[in-house]
Amino acid sequence: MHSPTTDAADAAFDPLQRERDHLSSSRAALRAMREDVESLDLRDVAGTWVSAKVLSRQIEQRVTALADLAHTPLFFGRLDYLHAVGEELAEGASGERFYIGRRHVHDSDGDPMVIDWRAPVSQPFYRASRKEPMDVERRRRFGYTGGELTAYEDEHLSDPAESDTRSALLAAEIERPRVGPMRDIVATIQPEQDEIVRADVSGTICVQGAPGTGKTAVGLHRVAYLLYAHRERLARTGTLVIGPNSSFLHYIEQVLPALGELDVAQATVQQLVAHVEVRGTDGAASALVKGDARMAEVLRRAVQAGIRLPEEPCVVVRGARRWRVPAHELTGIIEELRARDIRYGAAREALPQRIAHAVLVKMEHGGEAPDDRVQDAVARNAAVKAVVKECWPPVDPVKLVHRLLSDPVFLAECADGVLTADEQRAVLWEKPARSARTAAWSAADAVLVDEAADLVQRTPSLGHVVLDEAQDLSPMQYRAVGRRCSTGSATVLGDLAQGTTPWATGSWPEALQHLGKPAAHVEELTQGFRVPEEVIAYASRLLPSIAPGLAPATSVRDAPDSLTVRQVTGDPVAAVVEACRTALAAEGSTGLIAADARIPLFAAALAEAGLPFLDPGTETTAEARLTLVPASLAKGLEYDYVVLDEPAAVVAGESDERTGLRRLYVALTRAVSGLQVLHAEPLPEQLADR
Ligand SMILES: Nc1ncnc2c1ncn2[C@@H]1O[C@H](COP(=O)(O)OP(=O)(O)OP(=O)(O)O)[C@@H](O)[C@H]1O
Repeated sequence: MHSPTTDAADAAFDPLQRERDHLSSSRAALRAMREDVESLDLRDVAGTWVSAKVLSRQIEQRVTALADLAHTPLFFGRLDYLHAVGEELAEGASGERFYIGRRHVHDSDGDPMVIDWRAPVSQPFYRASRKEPMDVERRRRFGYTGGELTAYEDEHLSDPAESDTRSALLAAEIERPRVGPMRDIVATIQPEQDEIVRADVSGTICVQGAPGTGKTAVGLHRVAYLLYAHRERLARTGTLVIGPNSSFLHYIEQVLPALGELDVAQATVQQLVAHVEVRGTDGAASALVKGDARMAEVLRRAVQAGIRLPEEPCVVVRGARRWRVPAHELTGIIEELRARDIRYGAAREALPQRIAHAVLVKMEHGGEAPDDRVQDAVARNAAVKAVVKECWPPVDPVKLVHRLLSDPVFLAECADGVLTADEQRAVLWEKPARSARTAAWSAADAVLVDEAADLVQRTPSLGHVVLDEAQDLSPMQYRAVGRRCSTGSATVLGDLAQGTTPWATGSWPEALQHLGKPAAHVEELTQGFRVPEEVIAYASRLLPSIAPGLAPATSVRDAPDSLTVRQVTGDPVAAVVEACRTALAAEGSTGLIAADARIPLFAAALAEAGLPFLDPGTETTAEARLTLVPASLAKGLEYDYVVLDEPAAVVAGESDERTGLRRLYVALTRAVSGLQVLHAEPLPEQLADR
């Protein structure tokens, strides 16, 4: 790696100085681009009040996107090609040397100074190798300290004499203390990650990856890439990132804006299906049945249960004449609609037109010549409306599910041959509420309402959905997510070993089937960027018990002494508080992870010890670096140092041992630099001797 030279006389020939000069001129060019946008006079271009509003919002966004963030370097790499790059690949830049950064910057002549990392010409920065240099002569990575360009590192990919070395800059990036929200990894995306990031938008990809292999990071960069490559289409159809809870969403919410993407929605599955207010909880047995894909069939039958076949004819009076559609003909129309693969609501809208059409045919036979307006009028006729009301009644999804979960006879009718008697009992509410409004809806119930709502009216599909921590979803939740990308694509991210719900998925092909994307590719990431080697090896001892088919992750870092496991003989709470104090002596964030039931104990002890702490939903800052994390909320998060209290209590906090060990696996894999495990009770046998 090269460091700055201090010899002023050499400055002109100093390559580092030349790079710094390019940085300053790129910054100036970016400033000019921003000033250009800011100085746009809307009065010249905006016709109406509305278009002025839309335009000014777009301008505001553009100005935000063009901000020069002090601590995010404008470019982080450079590619020197052996030959000039063709225009198509270079996207307007036809040269041999390109600076790669977060966004495109051009000078006053429109010549590019920095190329967006997502442009085709940037791709070799992530993919080129000695084996396949992709016409790259030199790849240069830049190192920054506090916004200053201070170092660079070169690889001459076409030089057979040079051998592979590990990138010191990548190592430094990974070691950088974790304070604040999650950061982007745009400067150091690895080849196997880049393949996922840039995979084609039309297909769904599923990524199985051990803790810290970059699944979340890859998913977020993939959205940013897709928005670049298919901006128009995705801006119209929309993109969404789904995470497990709001602490997690809060942790990741800055990554996309830092990459210049401000328009990506983020939500939990629960927020997606918020048709009812969730006030109740389910026991595991009941949640398991409610989350089972068979419930879709039960709901389909429930929605259709109100359909009646007419016993009377429909008689339409027009002027002096009466037109009669006999009951058997009405039955034929209704049965044909029921057999068709259309939504209940769409069929209900079609029914009056179908009856009217039957009337029209009779009119024609009777010598009249009715036109479309007559058909519409007949469809609105009271007699036709009465048939529709009687035979195809409106369905309110909330009321329907309320009835299904309250009325054993109705449930039995809809679940006959689908759910056993025991399963039906598990689904029924113990104390049914009188109305849908006062019911103690659970999270699983809300998903049932969503399914029913979709049976009545099609849920609009987005262009692309990223589903993180997917292993925890029930089949019914997969269906809820699947209908939100039914005509789009998805990126499904997860780790079977971290599944901690009673319905956690056992296999990706099965999950993808429920999602409605059975043809999706399953990729595996095994190189870990978070957890040091010693720690991941320790945690991986649990794998044979929690996910026997999975290979342990490797780690890009071998940090000696990153793991301490200590049996406490005195006061365990005091020992944990002391361990936090020790961890806080080092730079970066510290997470104290404990079984949920022990959190109040530590909240009190930390307060008494004068150690301020945060909830997992709150961002760490240089002043507040300690977070008290209930084990149930640790998923997806990371801290420089982790103090893990009493593994046995973490395991015991779950309903069965395998889920408990999985929860423990999650807790053991949150540390970047050091993990201290403190226990008074015996450790689970897999971790017992070191
Ligand atoms: N190519 C990379 N360069 C630098 N840092 C990386 C890279 N890939 C991942 N990381 C970092 O590794 C850490 C773990 O990444 P991430 O949270 O995306 O992993 P994950 O697979 O989602 O983990 P988990 O299964 O625990 O949720 C993050 O700090 C992320 O920024």
